Amino acid sequence: MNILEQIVKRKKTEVLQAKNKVSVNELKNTESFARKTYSLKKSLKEKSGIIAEFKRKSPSKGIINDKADVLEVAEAYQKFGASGISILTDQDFFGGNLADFSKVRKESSIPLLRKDFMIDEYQFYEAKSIGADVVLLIAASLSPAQVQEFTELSHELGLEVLLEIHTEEELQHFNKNIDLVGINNRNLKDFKVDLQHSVNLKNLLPKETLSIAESGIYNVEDFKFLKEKGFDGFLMGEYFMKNENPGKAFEEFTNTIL
Ligand SMILES: O=P(O)(O)OC[C@@H](O)[C@@H](O)c1c[nH]c2ccccc12
Repeated sequence: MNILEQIVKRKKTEVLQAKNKVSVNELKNTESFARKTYSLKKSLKEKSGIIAEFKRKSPSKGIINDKADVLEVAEAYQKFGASGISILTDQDFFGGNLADFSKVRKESSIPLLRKDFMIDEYQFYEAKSIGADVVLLIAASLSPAQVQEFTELSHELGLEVLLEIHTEEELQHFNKNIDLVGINNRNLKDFKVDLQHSVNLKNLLPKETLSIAESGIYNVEDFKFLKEKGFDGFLMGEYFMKNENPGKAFEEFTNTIL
């Protein structure tokens, strides 16, 4: 089993447990469920284009930062011009949790991406209830029909959809209702990063599609290269999180790209 398959397997158990604890009706009664969401599509154009991520650990890197405070980091990301914040909610593999997300929601007024492995309708209601604006759909772990279904449900809930692809075959998961396409520079099966591969894949998308370069952006050159190639957004985590003060690292990075 590759890592993605292991994560999805574990996720199925987790979702079952969550359903037994909190019903969809209860999720619908939360305060955040009624809020009007922010648009990441809009915010990408108005700000730096960077979606800055909060991530404590990952299967490819192990522990990245287990000390940073999620609220402090999120505040700095917003203050210094992030278009959005991505917050991992997967616990076992990425060290995140739902409470992190809800806390940040209360203090932020920019789009928040719930970063998790979405495999069940329930998780979309959950995402709305913790205050998400955008959800991630990973093509490698879903069928095109599921992507379509989950996109419709997300839109009913007022959530935007970021579809993550990595291979040419996964373009089949794309449909015109999808809000944003993320191209993962990192292969989730062997963790290799290849920016040129992403550029090639991006060029196969319809021109008007908003595209986000994800992962492995480790310096200003990488960023500038991808921007020049026409990406509309840049999802960056480790580069900031590996510092003791990720918010400061973000501030410094934005100063160098302006
Ligand atoms: O930390 P990086 O290399 O900057 O990458 C951020 C983000 O793209 C990465 O965390 C990610 C991309 N796709 C995912 C899917 C699930 C979990 C995590 C991810």
